[in-house]
Amino acid sequence: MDTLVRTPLPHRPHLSYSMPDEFALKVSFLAGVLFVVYLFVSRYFRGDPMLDAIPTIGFSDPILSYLSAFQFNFDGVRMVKEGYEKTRPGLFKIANFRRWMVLAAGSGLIEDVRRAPDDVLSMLESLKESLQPEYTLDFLNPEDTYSTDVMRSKLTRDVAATFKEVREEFVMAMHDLIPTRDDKWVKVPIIETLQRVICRTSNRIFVGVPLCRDHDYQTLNLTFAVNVVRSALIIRLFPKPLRLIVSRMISNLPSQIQQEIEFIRPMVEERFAKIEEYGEDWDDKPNDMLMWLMSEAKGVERSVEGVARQLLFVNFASIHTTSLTLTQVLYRLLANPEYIEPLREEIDAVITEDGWTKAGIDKMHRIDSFLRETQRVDGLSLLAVTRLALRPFTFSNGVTVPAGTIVSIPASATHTDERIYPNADEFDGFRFVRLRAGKEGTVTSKYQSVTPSSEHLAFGLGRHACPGRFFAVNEVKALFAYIVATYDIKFEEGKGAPRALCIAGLRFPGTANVMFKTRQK
Ligand code: HEM
Repeated sequence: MDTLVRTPLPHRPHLSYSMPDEFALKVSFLAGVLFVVYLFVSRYFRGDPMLDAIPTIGFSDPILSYLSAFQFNFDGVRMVKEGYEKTRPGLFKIANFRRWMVLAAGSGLIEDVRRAPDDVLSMLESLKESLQPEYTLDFLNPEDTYSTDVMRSKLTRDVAATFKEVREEFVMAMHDLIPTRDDKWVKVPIIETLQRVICRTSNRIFVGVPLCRDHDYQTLNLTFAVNVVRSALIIRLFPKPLRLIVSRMISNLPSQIQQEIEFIRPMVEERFAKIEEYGEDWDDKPNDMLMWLMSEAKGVERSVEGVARQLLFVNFASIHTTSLTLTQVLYRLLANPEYIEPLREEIDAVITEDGWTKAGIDKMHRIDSFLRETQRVDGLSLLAVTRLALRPFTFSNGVTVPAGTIVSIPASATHTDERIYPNADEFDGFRFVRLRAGKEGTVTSKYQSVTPSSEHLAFGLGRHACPGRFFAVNEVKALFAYIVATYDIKFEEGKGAPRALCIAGLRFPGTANVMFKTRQK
């Protein structure tokens, strides 16, 4: 008989993670009505002739363009593809509810976006608009981006040094959550399970043992990320002066931040005491994200409260992105089981020679290619390198967009361009193995999963390209290889890969149960 594995519910009664849904819905409905009226009036009187020359997908009319903004939320893949095919190399625009988005198709224009300085095309300002961090993440010093610097430096530098812990943790997490034995299939709700595995494994490097294994701590970090996105969606419907009060009414984010503070307080206080006593170095000094953040924190950030917020942000940026990517990779494998044997061949050969090491994972070119190909066809975002123009910006084709425009790159359409990827609509798991082999002796890093390019934008591009990608790619590849080497896996009888859900420019894998059994050699 199949056993259904459920991830246990949080067991600490004093921790509450639910959103005030009904109230939030009412408030957001009212806000929505007011906001739509405001937008209709303001956009009607504020056309921008600079943008008129850029072709529109959907309606150009200021009022009707709201229909297109609405349509983009569920028909984004097709709209982006249409614009791309009609204009490449060129620019096209799609309305969103606040602004026009101008999308740059073709490598020359993508290069313009990549090279634009932050004070002209700003990532921070576009993130501020979408995530409303002053009300959701509530950083003590919003100007200080030291956690991103830590990801770029220490987290990346130590991927090899921390590999042993990463592997130890995911082996234990998989064993705990997927208890296969006696040649029986175990049914696993895959998204929830991989979220737990990734949260626990990543936090082994973020905060160490035992906190990474604490179910409530994991739940807090998993739900915080979802709450930030949901709250930001509501908060941004309101005019600025009302946002603080609205954010306090609709979200439990402040109490979640407080819970994170309490989770890490004992560790942080103990470590600060050690710094006081021994300076920056002592025997057994922990080598984890928490320690790195504490070492870099300055001013108000150098406190339990400051570090806790940064830790929540690190989890926010890393856990869902990584676990959803791994889910997509598994779905692609299950939908194309002919890849299982060639992948096992590679994994078994590498492990025999190098064991489970970072150097071994680096030699798994088929695994790497499979991941990069999955990100090409299933990338989590339809757009990449989304920026807000703070000043008028002129592309190399002479077209200028005004301040206040969103500028972005149509990633999903670029990834399915036949001129770049022959048979682009087909999943070809070893596409990048061949490209790497074909270019032996030249720069082959171009086709590796960690390398962003104007043709592969899953991690963005340029100076803001994902700083966690070296960590994430290593983690996904190692876990994927481990799953393929350790288990037989399949979808439930009679079921195939679930349809992905594309909403508001994002792509989420559908939910499914996956069957696991210890590999029969
Ligand atoms: C497979 C997993 C991941 C994917 C697909 C992903 C994707 C991305 C993308 C597309 C961007 C935007 C880049 C841009 O706009 O130019 C980004 C930025 C970022 N990512 Fe990731 N990411 C992943 C994992 C991680 C992890 C594990 C961390 C942290 C440990 C992380 C931390 C960040 C941060 C902090 C930024 C903002 C960078 C900045 O402000 O300059 N990400 N990521």
